[in-house]
Amino acid sequence: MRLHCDALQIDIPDRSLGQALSLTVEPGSRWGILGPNGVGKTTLLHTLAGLRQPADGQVVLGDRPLASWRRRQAAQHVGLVFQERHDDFPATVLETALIGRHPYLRAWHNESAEDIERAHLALKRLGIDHLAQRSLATLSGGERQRVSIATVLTQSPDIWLADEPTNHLDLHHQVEVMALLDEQARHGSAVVMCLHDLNLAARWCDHLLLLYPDGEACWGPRDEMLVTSALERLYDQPLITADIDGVPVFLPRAAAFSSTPFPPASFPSTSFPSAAAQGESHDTTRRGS
Ligand SMILES: Nc1ncnc2c1ncn2[C@@H]1O[C@H](COP(=O)(O)OP(=O)(O)OP(=O)(O)O)[C@@H](O)[C@H]1O
Repeated sequence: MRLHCDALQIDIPDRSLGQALSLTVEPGSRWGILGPNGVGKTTLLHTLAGLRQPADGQVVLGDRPLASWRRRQAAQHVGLVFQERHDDFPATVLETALIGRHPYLRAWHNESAEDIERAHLALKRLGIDHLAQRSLATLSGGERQRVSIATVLTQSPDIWLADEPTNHLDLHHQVEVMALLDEQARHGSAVVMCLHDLNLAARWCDHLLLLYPDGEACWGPRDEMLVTSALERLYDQPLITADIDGVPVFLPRAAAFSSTPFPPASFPSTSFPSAAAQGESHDTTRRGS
C-alpha cells in the first residue's frame, strides 16, 4: 500500500506554513526525514499517521484520503514507533506488544493464541522475549525502545512510521533495528523514519526528505539529496565527508569554541549561589572506610 502527501502542509504552532509536500512513499521504499531539532519531523510523522490534522492538503492512504478511513482500519495498515513513550501504566512487555493486535480484535474479544504467538515472535526478533513478563516500568531505555518496535512488528503494518527508531540503542542494536526495517521494506512494506544520524540515513534509506527551518523542503532519491553543502545548510554545521565501501560518511567538523566565557565575567558572582549556600556538598572524592 502506498502513502501519498498531496500538497501537504503541517501545522506547527506559531509558525507560518512551509513548503507544501507532494510525494509518494511506495511499497518497498525506505524514506528518511532529516532536519534540525524542532523543524517539524515528529509533527509530520504524526500527521502522516492521522494523529494530527494537516494545516492544508491531505494524506492519501492507498486510493483514498486517510481522513476517510476508520481509525481501526487505518491502524491495520499504518504503524507508528513513537519517539518517546511516557505511558507508565502498569503493563508487561508482552501486554505492550499485544497492543499491536488491537486493530484486528473484534469488540470485547481477547487476543487469540495466534496473536500471542505473533507477539512472542516479535519480541524474539528484537531479542527481548526473555523480558515478556517484566513490567515495562523496569526496563532500560534501549529495552523499551525495542519493545516499541516489537509492538509495531506485532501489528505488522504495510507502512512503518518510525520516529528516531534507533533512540537509546547501542551500535549493535541500531544495526539490528535498521536491518529489521530494511527487511520489512524488502517484504513490501514502506518505511518512513525520522533520523538524526546522517550515516544511518546514507546507509539505510533510499529516499530522503530534508526539512529546513525556514519552511523550505526538498526530497528525492538518497544520492541526489546527500549533497554536503545542502546538508551543511540543513544543520548549520560544517561537515567532513568521506567515502567508505561506496557509502558516504559524514562527520561534524569540530566547531571553534566560543571565546566568551560562561557566565560572563561581568556577572556578579553572587548571582550563582555556591553549593555550600544551598547546603549541598559537591565533594565527589572517594574515601576509604
Ligand atoms: N503542542 C505544542 N504546542 C506548542 N508547540 C509545539 C507543540 N508540539 C510541537 N510544538 C513545536 O513544534 C515544533 C516542531 O516540533 P517537532 O517535535 O515536530 O520537531 P522535530 O523536528 O521532531 O524535533 P526533534 O528533532 O527535536 O525531535 C517545535 O518547535 C515544537 O516546540
